[in-house]
Amino acid sequence: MIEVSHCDFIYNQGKSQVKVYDDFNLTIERGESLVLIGPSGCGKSTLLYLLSGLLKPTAGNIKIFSESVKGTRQKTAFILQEYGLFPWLTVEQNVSLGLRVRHTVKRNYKPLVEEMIRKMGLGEVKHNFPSQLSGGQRQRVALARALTLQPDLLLMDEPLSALDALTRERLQGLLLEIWQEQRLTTVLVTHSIEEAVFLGSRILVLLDGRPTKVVGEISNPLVGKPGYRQTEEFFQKTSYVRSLLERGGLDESAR
Ligand SMILES: Nc1ncnc2c1ncn2[C@@H]1O[C@H](COP(=O)(O)OP(=O)(O)OP(=O)(O)O)[C@@H](O)[C@H]1O
Repeated sequence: MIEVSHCDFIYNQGKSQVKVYDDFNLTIERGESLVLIGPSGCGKSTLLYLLSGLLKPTAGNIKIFSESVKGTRQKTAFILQEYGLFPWLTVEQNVSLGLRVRHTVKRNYKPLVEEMIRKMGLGEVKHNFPSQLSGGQRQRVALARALTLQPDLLLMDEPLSALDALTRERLQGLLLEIWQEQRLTTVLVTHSIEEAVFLGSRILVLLDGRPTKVVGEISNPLVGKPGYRQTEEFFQKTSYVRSLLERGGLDESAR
């Protein structure tokens, strides 16, 4: 289980301060696919950074599978908004980078890299550089690199936002497959309501209240079922998330 307990988080901006979280609490079960959705600036990325250990809560505590987060951890993979690929490395080198950086892997890591490249359908472009790839291919490289590290927690910040609709749907399918196959715990940030309902076993709707507020928590047990996108349940969940986001935009007196 992942536990965010009584967390405050403040960004210091010169003399002013931005309090993003105040006494924030959240638990995520192992194997859950949690999606965070909410208006721009409401604190979604900040929460991912806190979970990754790249940012430290100003107060409170975060535990990942019973261990307090003291910094980055090996089993947490984080896919950033801009893919985080190195432009001077080929696809193959980018995918194997994490393994090479972590000296923990003494054995030959090439077969694992090869397998991941094949799984992500990148075989034909493995000697290309990121600038020679489409957005969808870049995203698959970022995923392949994250997954070669065999994480138990995968954090993703709007991983599919730059893609065209069909590529995006294909990669949503791929993410779902990975999540189901590996029973990974994932936390994904998106601005797309459909994507949230398609990928989240639970959806957290956040609102920029300074500090951030949770305005809805929706469990979505049918996620991953074949044909889910075409069901009445899917339609109802997307409508509900939309209504929460819309209501969030009104002030209290208008509710
Ligand atoms: N380094 C920083 N210094 C000061 N304030 C920051 C910093 N990073 C983010 N903020 C502020 O903290 C708040 C939360 O930002 P965050 O990036 O977590 O929001 P978000 O929900 O992920 O937004 P988006 O959907 O646009 O990516 C925003 O008001 C933002 O302006």
